[in-house]
Amino acid sequence: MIKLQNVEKVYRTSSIETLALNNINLDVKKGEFVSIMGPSGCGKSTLLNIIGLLDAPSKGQIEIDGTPVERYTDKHLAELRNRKLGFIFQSFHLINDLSVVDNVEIPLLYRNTSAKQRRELARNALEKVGLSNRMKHFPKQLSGGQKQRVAIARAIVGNPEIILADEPTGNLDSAMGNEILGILQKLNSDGATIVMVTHDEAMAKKTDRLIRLFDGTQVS
Ligand SMILES: Nc1ncnc2c1ncn2[C@@H]1O[C@H](COP(=O)(O)OP(=O)(O)OP(=O)(O)O)[C@@H](O)[C@H]1O
Repeated sequence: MIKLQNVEKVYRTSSIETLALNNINLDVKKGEFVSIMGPSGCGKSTLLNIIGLLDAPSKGQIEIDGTPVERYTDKHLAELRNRKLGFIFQSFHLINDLSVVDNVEIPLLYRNTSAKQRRELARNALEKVGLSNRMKHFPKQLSGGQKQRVAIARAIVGNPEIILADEPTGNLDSAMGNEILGILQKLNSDGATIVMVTHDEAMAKKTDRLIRLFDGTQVS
């Protein structure tokens, strides 16, 4: 589904060069739940951003469904990101001035979806994460776990095939973290492919495959 071949990422500033990813080869198969672990600064977020087409590698190749991404136009890539990928971040990234349901509808604003359809899809997504009773609330009225559930609803509202989660439980206590993992596992058993960065070994062990990075290199 997503294949990385000999991927390298170098960050250059005027004074230093950082090799953030070194010769990464990875093939994420449809329906897999993959976790990425490793110490701070080892390149986990960089790898997730490259898998999610948010950042380009310095060297190497990425294929989506067998097609190298350089064959896509910028417009097509933006459409791929919007339709195929859903993102979840550690710090939720909700818009505080928008209600829960309006936050969840955001990815649909870039599509040709009527207001009525948007509301319907957002309600369905919020039902999947058990928050349909909080549609009119605002983010500041929610607990951390609830905010992350809103962020998950926003990630899945457009029915993406792949969910990319960057430490989705990093800001949550273990009970809430387990709840979020349970939601991700349910989405995975319903067909979503998931790649998750985590610092939590116990959570990583519950996924299909664990990739360990050290200093930008894949060590297992
Ligand atoms: N925009 C950037 N410019 C320069 N260097 C960067 C940039 N982004 C990341 N880096 C460097 O690349 C390396 C990998 O960073 P990355 O954020 O991918 O690590 P991480 O494993 O996700 O870390 P953490 O667990 O602390 O979030 C680090 O050494 C970091 O300092």
